[in-house]
Formats: sequence, structure tokens, C-alpha cells
Amino acid sequence: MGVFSETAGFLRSVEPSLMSDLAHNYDARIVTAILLLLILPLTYTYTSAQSHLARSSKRDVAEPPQVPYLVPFLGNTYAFVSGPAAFFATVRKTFKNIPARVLLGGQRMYLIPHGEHIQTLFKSSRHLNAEYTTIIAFRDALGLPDKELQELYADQSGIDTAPAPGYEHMEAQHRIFFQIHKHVHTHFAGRSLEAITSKFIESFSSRMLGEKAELQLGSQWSEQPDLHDLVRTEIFHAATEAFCGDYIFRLCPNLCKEFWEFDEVLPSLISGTPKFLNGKALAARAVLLKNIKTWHKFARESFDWNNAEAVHAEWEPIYGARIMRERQKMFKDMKTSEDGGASYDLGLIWASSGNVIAASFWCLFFILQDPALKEAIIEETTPCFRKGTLAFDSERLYSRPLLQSAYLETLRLSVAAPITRISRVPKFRLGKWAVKKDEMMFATTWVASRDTTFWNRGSVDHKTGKAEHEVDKFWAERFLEFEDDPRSGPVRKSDNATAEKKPLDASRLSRAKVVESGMQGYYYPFGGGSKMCPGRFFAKRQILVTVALMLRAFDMELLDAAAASKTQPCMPLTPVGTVRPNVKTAFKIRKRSQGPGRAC
Ligand code: HEM
Repeated sequence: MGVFSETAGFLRSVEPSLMSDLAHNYDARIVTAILLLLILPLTYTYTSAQSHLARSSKRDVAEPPQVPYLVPFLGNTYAFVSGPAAFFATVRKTFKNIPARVLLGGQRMYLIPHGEHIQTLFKSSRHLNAEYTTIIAFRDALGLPDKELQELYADQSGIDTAPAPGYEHMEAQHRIFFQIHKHVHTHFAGRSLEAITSKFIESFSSRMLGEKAELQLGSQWSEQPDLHDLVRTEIFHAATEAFCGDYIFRLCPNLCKEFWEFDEVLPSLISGTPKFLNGKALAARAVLLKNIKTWHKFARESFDWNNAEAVHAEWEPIYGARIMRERQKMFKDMKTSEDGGASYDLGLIWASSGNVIAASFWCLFFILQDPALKEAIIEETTPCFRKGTLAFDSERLYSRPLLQSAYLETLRLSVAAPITRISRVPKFRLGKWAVKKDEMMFATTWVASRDTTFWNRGSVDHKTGKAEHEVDKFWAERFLEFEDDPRSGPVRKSDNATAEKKPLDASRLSRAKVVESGMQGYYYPFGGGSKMCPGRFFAKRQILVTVALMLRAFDMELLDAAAASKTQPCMPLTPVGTVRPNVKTAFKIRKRSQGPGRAC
């Protein structure tokens, strides 16, 4: 009572005008609350009705329907940030094969469904601009200076040899996207690819077992806290030496640690967090850019451009791979600043190991989870190695059916590649759906890779609907086709209720064929069209070599099967490719005495 009478006394003592102001404000708040409560269902009803009408439109050309939402301006943001994977899956379920419009943080975007429309997108590179997201990545993630950013914004000439309409007269040195694109495509294939791969293999094997190895292992078991950590250290060293030569780690001894500190803060850099709130992330990036500039300076001062042999070498110790040297010439022609060159090269260094590390981890992890599969892969790859050594016949190793199928299946499960394009033309058509010019189109590999209507799931229990090999589970044989088994292969043919379990033995595997075609629109871990990942051939070799060499060099076992079964690839809010494991993976490891290994 005391509190109420005190309050009443206080209210009586306040000026009448103030009282009326208070009452007025109070009313205003109630009215606002009521309006807000009404606005939400009204917005939802309106956007749902609009969406329904657009989806059932009989018009020959229509704009893709909007995914309904509750809150104006924020649109679908809340649903998206609560779980991007679930959001995309729900949109697919409702909109099926129809492109859908979403509103994320006030920005309109089209979600392009997998199947025929993503294929059209990949085939229409000439009408599409994929450079915008690259600019954002250079600006936010890699810290490209303003001068170079302005040059990128000004370059709308595209990546094709023929400049996009309206840019026919642009001078070659201003066509930066075209120049970068040309370099990566030329130097990630043929002899250049062979040289980068050889250096990767040499560096990886010598670090695994040589004096430089992070873990000095013997024949006794050694327990280790995290498989991903081991894989990432080894691959990062080998890939960076393959690209940047033998000196970069001598000049920057903490490069590996500093690189992973940068990688850790990458999502916060990409999220667009204001600079004044993002000091730690910016500092991590600054350290790395300084490292790259130290290496550039050393290479500039040490490399002899008059030495024809070095100038034409596919790989030499100072600049490393030929592409890094050729890029220096390109930077000079484009008058790129030192800071700009460092940012551009940081992008390539990240690309050369970022996605491969997580993919190699997953491939190894899935194999270690299944002892029979591990034995089958060791049996399959052993004949590729020279007796008692880690030396192998690479072509033979890259063509092992089970290893390749395990690799393809790993990418199916662990890649969440964002595919982004912007239309250059006013009404870009996906079937009857017309997309507006200059608006973002987005597609993800995640939902396509898990489409139960497309992927072979083995035999299915018709009563429960449960499948022998669910789409969200690893099945090493999914990409194998056996002549005597019409149900085999990655694509669903029929859901047989019963199936005899077949062994993973060498004689059966020798009759297996790896299937990599017939999955257009459903399997695109490397994107597609002229923007398709130029590093895909190197990535495949890195992953196969890592897995085969680790299994040959070491005995490895997961320490906690129960914990391992909870390890998941989870799609993040800002996916940049292959996703990381959600927890650490403890394992034990010991050096393996090199088995008999038949010569190839
Ligand atoms: C498992 C490993 C990898 C995955 C899943 C992956 C995935 C992708 C994807 C989805 C794209 C965009 C494609 C598109 O928009 O259609 C891309 C672009 C790119 N990737 Fe990869 N990548 C991998 C490994 C690599 C490696 C090892 C390198 C370099 C050695 C590399 C270099 C690049 C470059 C330079 C681009 C940009 C190409 C351009 O702008 O034209 N990637 N990658």
C-alpha cells in the first residue's frame, strides 16, 4: 500500500500539464504497440498473398515471388540468421523449383534453386556479373586499399576475352578481373599444375616424416587433441610452399599461427562489423599483410629477372609457383601498390589451402570412423606406392575408385559454397521468371547436395521411409557404379526395399566406375560457368594425396567414437566454402612401418 499511496501523492504533486503529457505519451505507446501488433500479421498476410499470387501466375514472364515475412524492412532476416540451412531448406520445400525473392537486412536478393535454374545461371556467364562479391571480399576480408578498390569498381568489363558491351575500348591493364582470371586459369593447369602438385607432395611428405614435422612420432601411440589442427598445419605449410616458395616460412616463422588467427576472424571481417568495433580482426589481418610484404620485398631484391631459366621455371624457390611471379609482373603493369599486391596475394594464399584443409579433414575423419573402409582404402592405394616408401605413382593414385568416391562424397557433404551473380541485363530470364538488373542472385550447394529426390540413398524401408544411406550421412561408395548392380551410382533410380550388403574388397572395387557426370544442377562444389573454381584440379590432388599419405605413413584411430559421432559439418551464417567441424576431434597416431607395397 505504501508504495501506491506514495506514487499517488507524487502524481498529485506533478504539474497538470506534465500529467497530460505523460498520459499523451502513454496513449502514444499503446497506439504504437497496437499498430505494431497489427503490422506484423498484416505484413505476413500481405506478403503471403502476394507470394501465392506470383507463384500461381499464368503470365509468360513474372518476377520471382517473395518469401513471406512478418517484419517490414527486416523481412526474412530473422528466419535466415536463426539457421541458414533450415531457411534454405524451407524455401526449397515451399517454392520447389521457383526462384524466390528474399529481403535480408533491408536488401533484396533472389534465391536460385538447384536443378535447371542453376544450370541456366552457369550457362549465362556472359550476362552475369560475379565480380561484385569478389570486390566485397577484397574490401572487407582482404583489406584491399581504396585505390585498387576504385579500379575494381570501375572495371565492369567482365572476365571474358571480349569485354562486356559498353567496355569494348577499355585498355587491357584496366581490365583487372580479366587479367586475374586469365592468370589463374593459365597457371592452375598443365605443366604449372604438375609443378605446384609436385612441390606440395614433396613438402607434405618431408614435413610428415622428416625433421621439420610438427609431431615427432615414433612407433608408440601418441594421443593428440585435434585432427583438424594437424591437417591444417601440414596442408597450410605444403600449399604455401608450393605457391610462395621456400623462403616465406624462414622470413615469417609464425606465418602458420598468424594465418589461422586471421582465418578465425574472417567471419567477423566479412560480416561488415564497423572498424572501430573490430580492432582484433583488423590487427590479425594487418600482421598477415605485413608478412606478405616482407616476402614480396625479399623476392623483389633476390630474384634475378635476367636468369632465363628462373624466369621460365614452373617453380623456383624465391617466388615459388610461376603464377606468383607472373602476378608480380601483372601488378607492375597495373601500377598496383605494395599494399594492394599483398591483399591480392593474401586472397590466393587463402584460396590455396582454406577450403582444402576442411575437406581433407572430413575425408580422413569419415574414413577413420569406419575401420572397414579405412582398410579398404589402404588396400586400394598400397599398390600405388613404391615398396617401403611414401613415393607413389600419382596418376594411379588419383584414379583409385573408392578413394575418389570418398573424395566426391566428402565435398557433397562439407561444401557450403555461396554462388553469387548479378544480372547485367534488364530482365535476366530463368524460365518464365525475370530477375531485375543489378540485384543479387544467390545459390548454395548445401540444399542441392541433400536433395532426397535426386541422390541415391541405397535401399529404403517403405514403412518408415528410412534409408540405408541418408543424404546427410557419409557413404563412401555413393559415387561408384558397378556393372552388376543397377541400383548403384550417385543418382537415385528406385528405392529398393531390400539389398544384399556387398563387401568393400579389392576384387569388387576393381569393377567399379567412378561417376562424375549426370549430376549437373545438383552437384557443384566448385561453382560453374566461366567463374568455376580454377583451383579444382589442384584441390582434388591435395585432398587425395593428404588422405592417402596420412593413411600410409601413420596408424590413426579416433579416441572417442561417441564424441566423433556428434561431430558435424554445420552451415555457418557466412559460408565461404568447405565448412569446419563443430568440435575438436581427439585421435591417436603412430608411425607405421611401411608395408610391402607392390610396385606400380
Ligand atoms: C575443396 C576445395 C575448394 C572448393 C570447394 C572451392 C570452391 C570454389 C567456389 C565455389 C568458387 C566460386 C565459383 C563460382 O562462383 O561459380 C571458387 C572460386 C575460386 N577458387 Fe576455389 N575452391 C577450392 C579450392 C581452391 C584452390 C586449391 C584454389 C587455388 C589454388 C582455388 C582458387 C579459386 C579462385 C582463384 C577462385 C576465383 C575464380 C574467379 O574469380 O574467376 N580454389 N572456388
